[in-house]
Amino acid sequence: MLELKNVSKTFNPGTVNEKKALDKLSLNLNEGDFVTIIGANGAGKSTLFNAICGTFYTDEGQIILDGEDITLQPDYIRAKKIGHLFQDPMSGTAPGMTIEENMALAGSKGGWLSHVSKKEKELFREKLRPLNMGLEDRMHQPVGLLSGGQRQALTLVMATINPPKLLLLDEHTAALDPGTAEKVLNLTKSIIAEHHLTCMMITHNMQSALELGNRTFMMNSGHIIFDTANEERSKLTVNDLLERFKEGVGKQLDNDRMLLS
Ligand SMILES: Nc1ncnc2c1ncn2[C@@H]1O[C@H](COP(=O)(O)OP(=O)(O)OP(=O)(O)O)[C@@H](O)[C@H]1O
Repeated sequence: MLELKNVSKTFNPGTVNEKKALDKLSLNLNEGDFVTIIGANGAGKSTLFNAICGTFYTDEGQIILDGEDITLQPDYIRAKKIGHLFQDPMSGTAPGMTIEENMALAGSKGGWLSHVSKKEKELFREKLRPLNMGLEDRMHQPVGLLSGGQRQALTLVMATINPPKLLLLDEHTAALDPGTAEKVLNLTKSIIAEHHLTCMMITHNMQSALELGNRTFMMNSGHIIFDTANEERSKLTVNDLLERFKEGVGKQLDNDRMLLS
């Protein structure tokens, strides 16, 4: 479903702030893979997602999504095929627009917002009902009035109204309180399972990295240094992951949030 071949990205080349964030990174995802991604601070995890979404063009390499070379495609074209959620619950929705308008925007295939049909309105309500947050009864309220957890749940529903070929989750529950984070994570799991989505999720929680999905990537210095799946992965513990990092990199993992969680 997704293939990256020798993808590299250097920020601020030729300056004192030069930073090689992706270094000839290659990966291959099968359709329906749900990959969790862990790694050191500054390993290039968010940069990998930004490269796939087209936030910037990569310096070299190729990105192929569902058989189509998207390496030079602009981000707004890729956005129709790739859902991207961030840590900040405020970033995925427009606060001044109502829930219905936000959903219409997410669900629109180039049509006009003013033409939200009765059928679409009912569909939006149906999508919100399973959240058990009462959002289906607040369709005409501005999204800015919702809590962070409600907004992140709405963002997730919006990102999957038209199921994307690829869903990228960049620590999307990290800014929520533990109870809300669990709710949004459960919602994530059920949406992924319902639509058989191919998904990559960055997390700082190593235990959930091993429990969620079917595959885990460990990143360091712009590379994937460990790729484990299925039976092999099911036998791993958090300590095995730490050991693996030390073996591969020659030093302890230095991600404070990861080690504290
Ligand atoms: N737009 C940018 N301009 C300059 N440098 C950047 C930019 N984005 C990322 N970097 C640098 O590239 C490196 C990789 O950053 P990235 O955010 O991808 O790491 P990460 O693995 O997501 O880290 P963390 O777990 O700390 O969020 C870091 O050194 C970062 O400072």
